[in-house]
Amino acid sequence: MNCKPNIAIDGPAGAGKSTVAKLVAKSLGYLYIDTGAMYRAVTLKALRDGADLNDHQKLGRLASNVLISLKAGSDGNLTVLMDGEDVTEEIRLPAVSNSVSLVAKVPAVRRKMIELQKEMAAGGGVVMEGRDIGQVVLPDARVKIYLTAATGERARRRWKELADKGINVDRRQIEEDICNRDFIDTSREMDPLAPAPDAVIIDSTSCTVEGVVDLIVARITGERKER
Ligand SMILES: Nc1ncnc2c1ncn2[C@@H]1O[C@H](COP(=O)(O)OP(=O)(O)O)[C@@H](O)[C@H]1O
Ligand SMILES: Nc1ccn([C@@H]2O[C@H](COP(=O)(O)OP(=O)(O)O)[C@@H](O)[C@H]2O)c(=O)n1
Repeated sequence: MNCKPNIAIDGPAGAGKSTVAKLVAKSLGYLYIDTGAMYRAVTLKALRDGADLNDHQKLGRLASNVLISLKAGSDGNLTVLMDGEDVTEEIRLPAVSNSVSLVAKVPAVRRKMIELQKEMAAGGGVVMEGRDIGQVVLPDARVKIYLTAATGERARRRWKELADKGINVDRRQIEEDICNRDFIDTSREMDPLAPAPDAVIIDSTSCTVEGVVDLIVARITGERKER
C-alpha cells in the first residue's frame, strides 16, 4: 500500500502550475499528472474530426472513445499520447488553447476525464494539476495549492513560452484569450475553477519558479514534520 499522499495544484492559465508541479513531483519522487493535457487531447481529437463544439453528445462520445496516456520521461516531462500518437506539442498550439475550455465544460467529457484522473491517483504519490483537483478529483489530497498570478503576468509568461518555441502571437491577443478562457473556466456550471476551501493560495506574480517550488515542498514536508 503506497502511503504517499496526493498533492493537488489548481489555478488559471499561465499561473505556472505545470512548471511547478513537475518540479515538486521530481523533488518528492512523486508522479506528475497534467490533467489539462487530457482535456487538450480530447479537444485536438474533436478539432481533427471537425466536431461541432456545441454538440455535447458528440463530444461526450469522443471523450469516452479516445485513448489518452501520459508517459513521464526521466526528465519529468510528460509525453502525451492520443490514440497512440505523440501529440505533446500539438495540444499546446493556440488552436487547441482557444477551444479547450468549450470542450472541458461539457459534463460528459468531465465525467470521463475525472474517472481516469481518479484512477491515476488511486495509488497515492501523485502531484496532479488542473482546475478542479482539490475540489473534485482529489478532495482528500494531503496538500492543496491554488496557484495564481496577475492576468498581465500570466499573459506575458504564455507569450514568452510560445515565442521561445518560435510561435509568435500578439501579446494583447494572448491576454484576451487567457481572459476568455478564465471566464469560461470560472463561470461553467460543472466544476468551475475556484480555490478549494482548504487550499493554500499562492500568488506567483512576483515569485520565481524556484521560490514557488520551495514554498510548496516546505508546505508538504512541513506538514509531515508537524504530525
Ligand atoms: N513564477 C514564474 N515566474 C516566471 N515565469 C514562470 C513562473 N512560473 C511559470 N513560468 C513560466 O510561465 C509559462 C507558463 O507556465 P505553465 O507552468 O505552463 O503555467 P500553467 O500550467 O499554469 O498554464 C512557462 O513558460 C513557465 O516557464
Ligand atoms: N482539471 C482540469 C484541467 C484543465 N481543464 C480545462 O482545460 C483547459 C486547459 O488546461 P491547461 O492546464 O492545459 O491550460 P493552462 O493552464 O496550461 O493554460 C483549461 O483552460 C480548462 O478549461 C479543466 O477543465 N479541468
